[in-house]
Amino acid sequence: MDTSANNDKKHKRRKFKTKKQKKLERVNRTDDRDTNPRKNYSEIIKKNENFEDYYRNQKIIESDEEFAEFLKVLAEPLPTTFRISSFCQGQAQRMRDIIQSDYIKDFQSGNTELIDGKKLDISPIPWYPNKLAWTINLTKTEIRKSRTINLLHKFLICETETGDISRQEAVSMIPPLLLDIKPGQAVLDMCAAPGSKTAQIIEMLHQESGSTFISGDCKQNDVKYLDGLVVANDVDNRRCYMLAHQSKRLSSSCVVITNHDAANLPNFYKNDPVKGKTVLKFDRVLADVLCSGDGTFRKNYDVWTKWSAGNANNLHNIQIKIAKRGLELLAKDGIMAYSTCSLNPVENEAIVAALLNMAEGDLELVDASSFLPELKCYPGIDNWIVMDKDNHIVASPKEVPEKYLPQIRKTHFPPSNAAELNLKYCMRIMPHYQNTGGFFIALIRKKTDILCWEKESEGSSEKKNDEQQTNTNDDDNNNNNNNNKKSNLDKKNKYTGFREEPFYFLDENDEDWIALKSYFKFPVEFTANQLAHRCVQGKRRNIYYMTEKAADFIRMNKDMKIISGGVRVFNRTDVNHVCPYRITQEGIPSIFPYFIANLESFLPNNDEKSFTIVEVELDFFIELLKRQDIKVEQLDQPTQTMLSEIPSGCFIMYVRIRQDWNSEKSPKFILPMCVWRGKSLLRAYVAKNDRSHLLRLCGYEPISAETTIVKGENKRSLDIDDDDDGCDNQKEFKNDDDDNIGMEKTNGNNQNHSCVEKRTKLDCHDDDDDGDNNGCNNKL
Ligand SMILES: C[S@@+](CC[C@H](N)C(=O)[O-])C[C@H]1O[C@@H](n2cnc3c(N)ncnc32)[C@H](O)[C@@H]1O
Repeated sequence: MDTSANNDKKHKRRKFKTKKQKKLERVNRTDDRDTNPRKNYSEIIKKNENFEDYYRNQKIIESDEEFAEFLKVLAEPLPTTFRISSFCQGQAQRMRDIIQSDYIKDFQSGNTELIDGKKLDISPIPWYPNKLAWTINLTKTEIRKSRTINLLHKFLICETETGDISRQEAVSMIPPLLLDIKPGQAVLDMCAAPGSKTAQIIEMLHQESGSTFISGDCKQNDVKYLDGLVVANDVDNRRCYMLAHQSKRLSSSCVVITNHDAANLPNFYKNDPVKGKTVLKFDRVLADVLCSGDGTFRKNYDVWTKWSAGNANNLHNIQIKIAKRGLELLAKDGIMAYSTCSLNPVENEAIVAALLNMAEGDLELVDASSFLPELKCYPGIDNWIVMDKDNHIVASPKEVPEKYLPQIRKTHFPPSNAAELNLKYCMRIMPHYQNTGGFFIALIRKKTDILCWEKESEGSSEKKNDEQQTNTNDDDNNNNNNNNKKSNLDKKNKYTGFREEPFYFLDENDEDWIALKSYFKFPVEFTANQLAHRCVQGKRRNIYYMTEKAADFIRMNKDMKIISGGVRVFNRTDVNHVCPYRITQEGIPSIFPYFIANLESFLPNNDEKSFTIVEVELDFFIELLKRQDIKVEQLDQPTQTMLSEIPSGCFIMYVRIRQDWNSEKSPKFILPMCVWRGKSLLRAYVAKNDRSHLLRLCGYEPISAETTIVKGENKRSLDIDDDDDGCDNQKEFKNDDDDNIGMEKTNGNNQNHSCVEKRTKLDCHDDDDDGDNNGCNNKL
């Protein structure tokens, strides 16, 4: 072998070894942190002289007493907060009532036990609308340990898994609320993982179509079909799968998850009915950027030791780039929220001021102070000081020490016109105000179609068709790398951690579509081009549904790295049946509005082998949920007769539930479930936690159903859903779902049977096999 080839090989081996070593080191570091995350908690000294010095100098808090209070609260652990999902207002109201009446009534009425010397306090977050977000004055660990709120804990875990509760830090709930997202809008979430704000955005887009479930008596014209789009993006491929988990939990057809560097997002396209292919601009953009995270001291205790003024200085440039690109992708009159979980003006007001000045009047700050009247916050500041990594004040751009020149730029400093920029409209959430983390938000409105800097670099937006995968922490000048280098990078990055199959859309002639259309009797509004699969060869297992906007986005932006999109609505059945697919429970919220105006045409009819929808008595609905499987022969005669008219295969069974359980006159909402009718068996095709959720809404408390949940996999999901600022505490995530990620897997119908305990209101027959009236089927 020639020596140069030998050297080459050696070199490669050496390179590989170094990489391997580096990886090992990284894994060891991560392992240490992950397996022992709390080992040093009590030892951590929650004090950092540089931090104190830095913020004293900023004079954001003027009085010494208040500053002392600020430091005191920062050193206290963060309360636990959660949010009730508001897809369907009826369900949200029921959930809130269940929490109040079944889980916290005792604590609220003064029977509060002391936990580790603390008086238990569970209360609604005052500024969150409709009491749909709550705070518990205990940490996650205290909640886990506490026997007093054991039931509430299990409830939270179960409902988090079903997507009906989201554990989310209070301050993190603010940006989507201020963005005031309306159904039908297109929203870009630039740095979205792990996705707590994305979840809120999704819920806001769903609100109208969710209301369809409320009356259940609507006419065709009243039906609100869901449209709207959330592009949830993150640069970190692994964290994109956290996002995928989040969106699967929420069963939403309007989400597309992309894996790109937000600072260099390419232009997106849409198919305009008149103009054809046009650039897609978003109605709302959320730039919840990476940051130094000193607002998270109360939960990320390692930030105390790692804090340095240099961290924020280093992030300033990438934060500007991401926000700038976000504004370019925003539509005229659209609003972008720029937010960080940092209190540092260099990452906050300095960024906003730089953007406003760059835009030369094309942007304006929105005064959102009245949007959430109960929310207490500081106004943004228009004067701040810059310090270098060694905590030395740098008085002006001219005085930046040479070694910090690449790090500290002119935009780090307050501009001379700072007082004219209305920076007071920015919102600083201070931890000691309402017992939260620290946070910063600015709402920026775009007044023109194209921003002045885009006009200057003529055609620059068009040039961004191809993503520029440059090192985003680099100096601006580095963006002008030579083309060869860039195209190599493009190729390399294109495949790093990205192995997803593209989506293939159905069309009118597709044989699966023909079968689906004839079996499910879809109205004209339901079209083939919103259905897609990801199967290159062989039989498709899953078919996904997307809103028009989401489907259009995927079709028109084929070069994007798309991790997942839409919701799985049909799953291939292995039985020989007139329609090869069954509807999925998670698909029902998307599909049901297409049936709702015409429910009577789906009534059981033995002559027609087509899809059936039946309203049933609450008792029967509950019984099936409790047992999951019921032998038809065990049912009473009228029910058997009704079932005999339903063809074998899947159908939807639904009940109408009062929003207010205690009021006969309360409006009702529809609660549908997917059921399989076999020859002799009836089966609820609903996963375990979803069954618990449905039972709760029906007035049953499935207590023992959750006793096993803290063990095993489901515990993981609670951790994932917990708010994560993404600053330094990335969590391990293994995607084992059969969602629309990657090559399709067979659908493991993972429905472990569980016992349910009858707790309230309903009179139910004891006709299950074990005869003990607890709905526990020992056979499974
Ligand atoms: C503060 S976290 C976002 C939290 C998220 N918005 C939420 O509410 O769950 C910041 C995220 O930005 C991502 N990120 C960092 N640099 C990025 C970049 N250049 N482009 C896109 N995402 C980036 C990180 O991976 C991290 O997930």
